[in-house]
Amino acid sequence: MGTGRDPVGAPDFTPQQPIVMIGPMAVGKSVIGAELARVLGLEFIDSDHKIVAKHGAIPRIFAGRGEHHFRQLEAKAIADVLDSPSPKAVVLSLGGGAVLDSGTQQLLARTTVVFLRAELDTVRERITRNTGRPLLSADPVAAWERLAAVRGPVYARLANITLDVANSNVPQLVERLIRLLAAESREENS
Ligand SMILES: Nc1ncnc2c1ncn2[C@@H]1O[C@H](COP(=O)(O)OP(=O)(O)O)[C@@H](O)[C@H]1O
Ligand SMILES: O=C(O)C1=C[C@@H](OP(=O)(O)O)[C@@H](O)[C@H](O)C1
Ligand SMILES: [Mg+2]
Repeated sequence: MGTGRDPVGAPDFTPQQPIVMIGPMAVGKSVIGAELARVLGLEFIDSDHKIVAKHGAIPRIFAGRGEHHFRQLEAKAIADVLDSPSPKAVVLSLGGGAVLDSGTQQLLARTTVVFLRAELDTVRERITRNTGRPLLSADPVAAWERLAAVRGPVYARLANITLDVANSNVPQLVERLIRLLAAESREENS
């Protein structure tokens, strides 16, 4: 068995390009991306973590400089990882709104894009506590539904792989995702 591939019976899969997690807030992009990277033995990068490390907490950025400024920091954090002739095979988790940037959309063309899809019921409990997401601060359920509906077609259009995250824990989702990634990479190479 190869090192770093611990789900029982998981296919031996070595990604050749970045794997990028997209989808609405609280579907699990950050935790599933981190676990996927750990299992595959890849570097994990989260665009929000990069922004926070350099510029401080997201609610403070929104309050002090506005959403537009946050989007500029976000596009830059993502370009730093992906804007290269042959970007490194890492796992990159984006914030839910990052895919609205046209430059980011173009950079995703050279990556494998994983859309984590969920209905409101799966995330309801996760978004109704205070989670530090400024766009969910007023009426989290209504705001989540509205943003998920508006952004849904963009996620679907950009996705190479769509994974429904309902009713499964993180290790189960990662195991399923590795099978999908391996199948996708076999198709690409055939
Ligand atoms: N499949 C899952 N089962 C249980 N809890 C989950 C699952 N996926 C994510 N979570 C939890 O939901 C919350 C949001 O996950 P997170 O990865 O931050 O989402 P995102 O990055 O998409 O906003 C976290 O507390 C995380 O531990
Ligand atoms: O959907 C959005 O616009 C946002 C999602 C957040 O990331 P997660 O999707 O990881 O929660 C974070 O980038 C910010 O609060 C804005
Ligand atoms: Mg996240």
